[in-house]
Amino acid sequence: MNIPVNIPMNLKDPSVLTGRAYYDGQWRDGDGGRNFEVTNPASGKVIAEVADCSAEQAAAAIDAAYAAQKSWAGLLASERCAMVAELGRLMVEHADDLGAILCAEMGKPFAEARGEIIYGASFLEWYAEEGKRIYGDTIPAAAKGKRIIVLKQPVGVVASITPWNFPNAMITRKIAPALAAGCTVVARPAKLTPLSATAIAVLAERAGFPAGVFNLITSSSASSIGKEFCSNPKVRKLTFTGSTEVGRVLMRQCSDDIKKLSLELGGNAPFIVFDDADLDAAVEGAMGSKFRNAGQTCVCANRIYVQKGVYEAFAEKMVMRMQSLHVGDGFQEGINIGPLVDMDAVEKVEEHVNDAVEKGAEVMFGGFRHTLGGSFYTPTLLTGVTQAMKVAKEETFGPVAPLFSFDTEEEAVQMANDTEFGLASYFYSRDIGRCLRVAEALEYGIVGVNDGLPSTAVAPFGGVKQSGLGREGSKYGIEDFLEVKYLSLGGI
Ligand SMILES: NC(=O)C1=CN([C@@H]2O[C@H](COP(=O)(O)OP(=O)(O)OC[C@H]3O[C@@H](n4cnc5c(N)ncnc54)[C@H](OP(=O)(O)O)[C@@H]3O)[C@@H](O)[C@H]2O)C=CC1
Ligand SMILES: O=C(O)[C@H](O)CS(=O)(=O)O
Repeated sequence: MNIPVNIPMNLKDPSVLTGRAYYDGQWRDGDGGRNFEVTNPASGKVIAEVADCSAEQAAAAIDAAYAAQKSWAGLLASERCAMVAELGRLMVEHADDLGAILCAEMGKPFAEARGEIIYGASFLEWYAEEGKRIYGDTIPAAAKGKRIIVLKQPVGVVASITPWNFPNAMITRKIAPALAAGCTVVARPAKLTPLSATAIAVLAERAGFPAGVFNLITSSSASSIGKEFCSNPKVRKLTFTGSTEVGRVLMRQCSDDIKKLSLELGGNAPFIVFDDADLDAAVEGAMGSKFRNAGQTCVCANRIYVQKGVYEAFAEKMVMRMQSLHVGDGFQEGINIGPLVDMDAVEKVEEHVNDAVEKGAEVMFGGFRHTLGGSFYTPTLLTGVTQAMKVAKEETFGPVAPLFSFDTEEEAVQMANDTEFGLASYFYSRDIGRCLRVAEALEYGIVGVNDGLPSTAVAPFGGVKQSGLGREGSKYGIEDFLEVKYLSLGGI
């Protein structure tokens, strides 16, 4: 491995790792030997120096992907999928080391980081099978002497841009269907979390992917690499996961040559608790959805709406459960809330809490930076929250649970839909009629019905409105990496 297989678990005096880029089957330094630093959010210590690639190097990686794509697509699906499966197997085999690397660069508590590795591998396992079932059609012709055959062929070279909050799974959720379908990939991870991506490249090389099939560009300059990805005509598809504002920039940049796009963008998930809900189940669902990754996921419950008859009971149960949230360094036993990724994240959380309190909300739990300092923030419960507060309109991306109250089902659905986002939503009820009415009325790509943790490789993850385009996971996720072509055969 180009980065040590095992990271010093205590990170107290890390030997600075070296991360390099990987394209055309070679490990590469940044242009001119330039590197950028990676720090551990818990300690603030530099843990790695990583190749800082230029746009020219991104172009070279795209050339390599383009040169390799036709032969990669020409393999049998079973041959491609065997390598996709092997990468998934290697990830599971190295889950402890990969989890440590992820915890070290992003701060996610080790157990949760290791869980992400298993989740990331599940996409490779899933598409190692789906890739063998890319079926076409025959269609009864509309004229005598003709036949119609529908083919599905890989899009070609795919560029991938991913965020820091799931630095393993957001990459595999893209490269698994792309590679299985016969595309080749150039991937750029976030500058905060390049090490997990580097480890994927190391294991991809071990899994036997030919040179140029999977390429990794590490860089501190998102925009210059992004512009190359968006403007280079050899790239036929851009797949992006991140904020809506950046997704909008990339969509504009890809419009010149009409690239195919998949956009997994921001969210503002409502979590509705009706008075007929199993309250204990609703509390467990809210805890899982809200505090996973310290609230730094695009599908976290961002607004919690509780019907008036159960509001006090729900709030009290939440306070009780939040006692079990322990903040600290993710490498320490028993820690389930790690540091936020950086100080910008802390400032945004603080802005939302202060705004809510200034407008009349009350703090029932937490509400301040943790005594550990740095980017640690105390899990927080707010009551008396209203739609006029920032937490109602913006994604907090931190461990803050704002409780809103409502009277009627119609009011809850109206408030839940009152956003430009449409990724994930949740509600708890034991009334089957209500469950069907509310599930159909919510304007979201994902609806958790009595389920706070719906994410899985077997389902089509994605949003509507300004939460994005396309789906990742499930049988639907591979379609985004295929072109549909039909043959019209005459003279028969
Ligand atoms: N729908 C989904 O599945 C997910 C959505 N998100 C959303 O992303 C946000 C948080 O993640 P965050 O990483 O901060 O999001 P950003 O959109 O800031 O960054 C996402 C990725 O895009 C890169 N990037 C930023 N600006 C540009 C640019 N101009 N051109 C090309 N690439 C660029 C970033 O690079 P760098 O970091 O190096 O600057 C990063 O790799 C939240 O809004 C969250 O909801 C996050 C995860 C999943
Ligand atoms: O980055 C994210 O927020 C992920 O999409 C969350 S999930 O896929 O793990 O639910």
